[in-house]
Amino acid sequence: MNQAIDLKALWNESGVQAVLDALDAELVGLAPVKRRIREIASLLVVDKVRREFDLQAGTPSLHMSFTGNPGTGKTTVAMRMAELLHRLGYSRKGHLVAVTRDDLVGQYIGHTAPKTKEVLKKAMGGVLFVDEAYYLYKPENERDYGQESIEILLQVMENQRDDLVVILAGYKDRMDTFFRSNPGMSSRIAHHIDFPDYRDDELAAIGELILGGWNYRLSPRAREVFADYVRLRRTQPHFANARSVRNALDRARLRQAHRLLEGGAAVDKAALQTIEAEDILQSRVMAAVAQEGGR
Ligand SMILES: Nc1ncnc2c1ncn2[C@@H]1O[C@H](COP(=O)(O)OP(=O)(O)OP(=O)(O)O)[C@@H](O)[C@H]1O
Repeated sequence: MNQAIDLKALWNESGVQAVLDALDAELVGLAPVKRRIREIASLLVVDKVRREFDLQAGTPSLHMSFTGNPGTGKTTVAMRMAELLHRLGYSRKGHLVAVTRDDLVGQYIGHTAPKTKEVLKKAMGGVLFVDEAYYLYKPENERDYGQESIEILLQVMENQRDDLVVILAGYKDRMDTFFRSNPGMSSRIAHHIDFPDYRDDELAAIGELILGGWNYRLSPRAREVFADYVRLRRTQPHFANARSVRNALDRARLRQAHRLLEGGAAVDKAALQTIEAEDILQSRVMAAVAQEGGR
């Protein structure tokens, strides 16, 4: 083949742009992550065209690591990645199988290989997402069965990379240690993508996005209170970025319902949609501050 190919047209036809647009609309911030995903998509589109020109380079290596704190969007991006690979013909099914150590490693001798293979069978043709992947490797225990699972994963990542993409996810520092101790794994990962913590304004915007998706909105005063909430929540234990925001709003929704019912008055559409400041102020996070302020 020798005629020129319109890459942009191909890009548009492939439906990749739709996935990237969805990623943009669904996720606030994460500009560097979105840029990397776009780059990977470009590579795959160009790779497809190169094949049409007989410029073989082997299937690009697509195994990835997603590092970042909890609730920074790793699972959500992995799902979009699976969809993207499917649209571009790099994944037969485009599904995502999310697992942790317990799904891969058995408790007794002889249980790990069948468990890991069962998971791999389910994930074939799609993406295997291993959350907190470093728990697979426990150097303090010489006979830990995790090692067996790692070896099977490594084999499949090498030999069946046309039919399975593996994404290893977890905290950055622990993942770095894991890769240092498992150079075989590290060398099979082509793309390392880091998910930064969200800033306060991003978390507030994430909150509004989540609420909008549920057909709720914050009253102007609630918006101010929610900004305070986000700032405080970050300093408290078990903070999990966007997940903490989602959970907080789930509870605000509960309090709003309770308030509306207790109020006893008839409710209109606006009242049903609106989260008021008091629905957030009653949170434990805010109560702790109120107490401190009173001391
Ligand atoms: N940038 C964002 N904009 C809007 N919503 C977000 C964003 N990041 C995460 N979320 C939402 O927060 C929740 C947690 O995100 P997700 O599960 O993708 O995070 P994670 O990094 O995989 O966390 P974990 O590793 O703890 O499972 C999801 O409901 C997701 O939709």
